[in-house]
Order: sequence, then structure tokens, then C-alpha cells
Amino acid sequence: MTASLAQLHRCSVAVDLGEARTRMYVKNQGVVVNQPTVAAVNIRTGALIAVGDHAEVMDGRTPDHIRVVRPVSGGTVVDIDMAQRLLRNLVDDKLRKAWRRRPTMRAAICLPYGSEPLAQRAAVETLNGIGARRVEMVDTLVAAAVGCDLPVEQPEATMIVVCGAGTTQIAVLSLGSIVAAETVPVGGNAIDHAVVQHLRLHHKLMLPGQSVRPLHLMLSGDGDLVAGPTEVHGRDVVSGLARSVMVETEPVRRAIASPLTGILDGIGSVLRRCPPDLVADLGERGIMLAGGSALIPGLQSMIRQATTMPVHIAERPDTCAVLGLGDMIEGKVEPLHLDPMAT
Ligand SMILES: Nc1ncnc2c1ncn2[C@@H]1O[C@H](COP(=O)(O)OP(=O)(O)OP(=O)(O)O)[C@@H](O)[C@H]1O
Repeated sequence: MTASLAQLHRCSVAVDLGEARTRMYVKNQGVVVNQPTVAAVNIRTGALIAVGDHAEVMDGRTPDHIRVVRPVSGGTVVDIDMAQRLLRNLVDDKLRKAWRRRPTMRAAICLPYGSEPLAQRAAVETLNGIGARRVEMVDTLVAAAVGCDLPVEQPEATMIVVCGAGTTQIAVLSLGSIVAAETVPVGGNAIDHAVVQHLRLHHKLMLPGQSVRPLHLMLSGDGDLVAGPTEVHGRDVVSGLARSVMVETEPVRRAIASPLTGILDGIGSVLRRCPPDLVADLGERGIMLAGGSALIPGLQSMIRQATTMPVHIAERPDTCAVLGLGDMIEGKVEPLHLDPMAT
């Protein structure tokens, strides 16, 4: 799926349309959009009420006639019309008009590894809606590896694990291409679900979706450090009344460990399909974690223990895919020049 560097250099915008967040990089400007992929719609009139951050805070707090929708699921655009309206509203008016006037506006988009042709078509149509006449597609894994400054184009192995909201993509890359890869249906959403279930089961508390993030922050930090108990507010499962409980760090860490094992299985499966020379390279270089969920507490140490390889978290894990794609459209990525006469 990965387009050539020459084709990408002709693009003026790079897009990462994720299940949780949408990021957009404009040539010579940098990242201009980094907002939740969420829209709030009035279902009586069809009018768009809010997009991005404003729509996300409405989630779970709307009257019957307002619905909060997420047009991307599992890395695939499931509602093209809504995704187009969302993008149009996230982009600055001036920029949008400039794109519409240009008859040759090209855009690049990163898509999950192994995307079906229908998913690719949906992504292309979505970008056509913001004025793109031609759309180039790049594997998210390649874009993220470039964004993490990994030497993807060199004849040596690099391993990247992109933990998103709905899925985790794992790949070993060499010479600018994917050698072995796998997508597992475990991401930040599955972890949030495990936390919500834990509180429901052990504290009889229903946690609003928006309160999961503070719990993540409480658990973040060094995997060996045990933070003190944290107060969490929710609704009592039996009485339905508002209640707060003190939640200990360790039991929550144990609750999220079980979905995380799916990621370990995926890493094992990719390594088993790799030639031994490349696996040997990885022993030194290690594994790079990217994607917003790379910050899930305990994930780094869990992978380190299971693989006995060094595991690094990207400097900016959440934006590295769009930054990598941005580097490609800016022409900052050099193809590997092989010199057959070199000694
Ligand atoms: N500090 C954090 N600790 C734990 N999880 C986090 C943190 N920050 C973000 N996340 C999680 O990261 C996920 C979003 O990551 P990202 O923005 O990479 O997803 P996406 O690209 O939209 O999703 P996908 O790749 O599945 O389409 C969310 O599930 C969010 O809960």
C-alpha cells in the first residue's frame, strides 16, 4: 500500500484518521489539527452541533435528540459523510478554501496494516470531501517508524508496536518495507473497558467514560512505583446514587494485565515469522512503542520482561504517525541509494 516517496512529496497535507483522534499535518506548517474523532449531531435536523474536543465532552451528557458519533472504528471510516463533515469543520476556513481552489490538491493518509480495499476506498472518499483530487496511502506502521526516527530504509531490522485506541499494530521493518506484521484487536478502548469492569465488579461502581483518563494518569509513571489510592466518582450499581470510592493502584494494574497479553501474543507471532538475522538485530536495537496507548502503565515493562529485549517509548508516541507522514511529504526522508561499485 505504501506510496513512493516521489508521490508523497507532491502531497500538501498528511492525515491520520484514527478511531480516537484525528491529526492533520500541512506542508510547511506542521500539525494543524489534533482533535478527537468525534462529532455531536442533532438527529432531528441533521445539523452538526460540535466536533472534536467540544463534542467529546458532550459524550454521555446529551439529551435524546443529540447524539455523539464516532465516524471511525477499528481504523476504518464507517460513516464517510460524517467523517467528511468532521474534517471540514476541524480545518481552518482559509486553508479549506485554498485547497478547494487548487485543481491538483493531493493528500496522504496513513491506514492500518492490511486494510481491506473497501476501507481504503472509504478513506480516499473522505479526503475527496475536503478537496483532495488524489490520495496516496501509506501503512501507519511505516509512517510511525519514520516519525520515531527509526532507520526504516536501512537493511537492518526495526520493530515497531503502534498501540491505538481500537487496535495494536506490530511490525518488523527492513529496507523501507514490512517484513512481518500483525494487527491485534486490543488497544486503549479494551484497557478502559477492563478498568470499568474492575470497578463495577469489585467496587459496585459504574464509572463514566470520561473518568477513566484520571485513573490512567494515576497508574502512569514507573511500572515499579506503586502510587497511593485515588478517589474515583461514579454511580452506585445498586442504588443508582452518586458515590465515590478509593481505588488502589495494584488491583487496577492486575485488571488491565489480561487484555495486554493479547499484545504480547502478537509480538511473539511477528518475531516467529521473521528471519533469524533480523531477530538478532532486534536484540540490540529493541522494540519501539508508539500510539497513544503506548503510555498505558506497565505495558513497557511487560513487553520487556516477555521478550527480554530493550523497549523504548517514542518521544511523542501519539503523533508520531502523522509526523512521519509529514516528514515524507516534506521530502525529509531519503530513499536508500545502493552503489553497486562500492567496495
Ligand atoms: N497517558 C495515557 N495513558 C494511557 N492511555 C492513553 C494515554 N493517552 C492516550 N491514551 C489512549 O490512547 C488511545 C488513543 O491513541 P491514538 O491517538 O494513537 O489512537 P488512534 O490513532 O485514534 O486509534 P487507532 O490507531 O486505533 O485508530 C486512547 O484509547 C487513549 O485512552
